[in-house]
Amino acid sequence: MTEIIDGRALSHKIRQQLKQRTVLLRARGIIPALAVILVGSDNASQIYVRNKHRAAAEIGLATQDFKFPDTTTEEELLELITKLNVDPKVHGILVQLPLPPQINAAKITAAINPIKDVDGFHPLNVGQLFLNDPQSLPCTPHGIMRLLAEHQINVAGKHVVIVGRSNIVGRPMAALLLNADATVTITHSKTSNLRELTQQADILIVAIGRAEFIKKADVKPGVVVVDVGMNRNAAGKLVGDVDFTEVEPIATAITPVPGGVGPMTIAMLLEQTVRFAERKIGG
Ligand SMILES: Nc1nc(=O)c2c([nH]1)NC[C@@H]1CN(c3ccc(C(=O)N[C@@H](CCC(=O)O)C(=O)O)cc3)C=[N+]21
Ligand SMILES: [Mg+2]
Repeated sequence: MTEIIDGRALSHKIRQQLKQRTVLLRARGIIPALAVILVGSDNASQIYVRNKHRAAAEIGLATQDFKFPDTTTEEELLELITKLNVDPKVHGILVQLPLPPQINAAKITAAINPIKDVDGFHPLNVGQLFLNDPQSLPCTPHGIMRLLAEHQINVAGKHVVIVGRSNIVGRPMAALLLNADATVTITHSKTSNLRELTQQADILIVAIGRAEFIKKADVKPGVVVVDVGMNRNAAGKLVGDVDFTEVEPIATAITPVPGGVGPMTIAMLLEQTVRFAERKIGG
């Protein structure tokens, strides 16, 4: 029997714990707060914004929304970030990606105060993660590590193959796994012998953004599969980067879409914001 890795259940459990931590914070006069900057109207970003606001409200975490049109300039965003960086009421800042083409995303990310960088995307935080001294963890890879741990899937010594090399998932995922003693292969859209490599995976993590891209023939029986994809198929249904129907029967464990990685990204975002807010209590 294949184990279905339930991200909704673990996310729920984590959010219950977070609720208690926000109560303690509020008793000390601290309202944990997350500022969210959204530019334009990216689809995945809309889902993310909607779901995280609901989850934040439930646990007693305040959110401040800053919505900008597609035509916004870099200067306008930098001006807001500069203010939020020094606002003592704001513990976390998140700029939704992707940003429109006229805006230099790297410049915006680097402008965020690293101690408020809840995404862990600031170059300082990226560097510290790669040096195995993480201060802020990227939410999606962190959520995946927690899912694996919850299901007693030990990564040490295992061959983990990642499909995708984005700054948001693939690269930080590799660093986290390496820090946990996994053997890591990063593959991507230009990898020539992709199937040969995915077939070698003990654990396969897919974040390539192509609907149902990974098929039965791409994996070895007994594999553990983590699907980070969020795509709409022709019928308008939300599907992952893995063909679940084909791959599930031969896997040991697999994350569904929806209900797998997505809810964990949100749980980790909330947890990190709460941790940042707690940090302000006398060090
Ligand atoms: N700075 C930044 N950080 C991000 O982490 C980031 C981002 N920008 N931009 C957009 C993507 C996308 N993303 C999602 C997270 C959770 C769900 C999610 O809640 N998914 C649920 C629900 C799906 C549904 O409601 O239909 C699930 O998979 O079960 C979706 C999408 C974070 N991203
Ligand atoms: Mg999911």
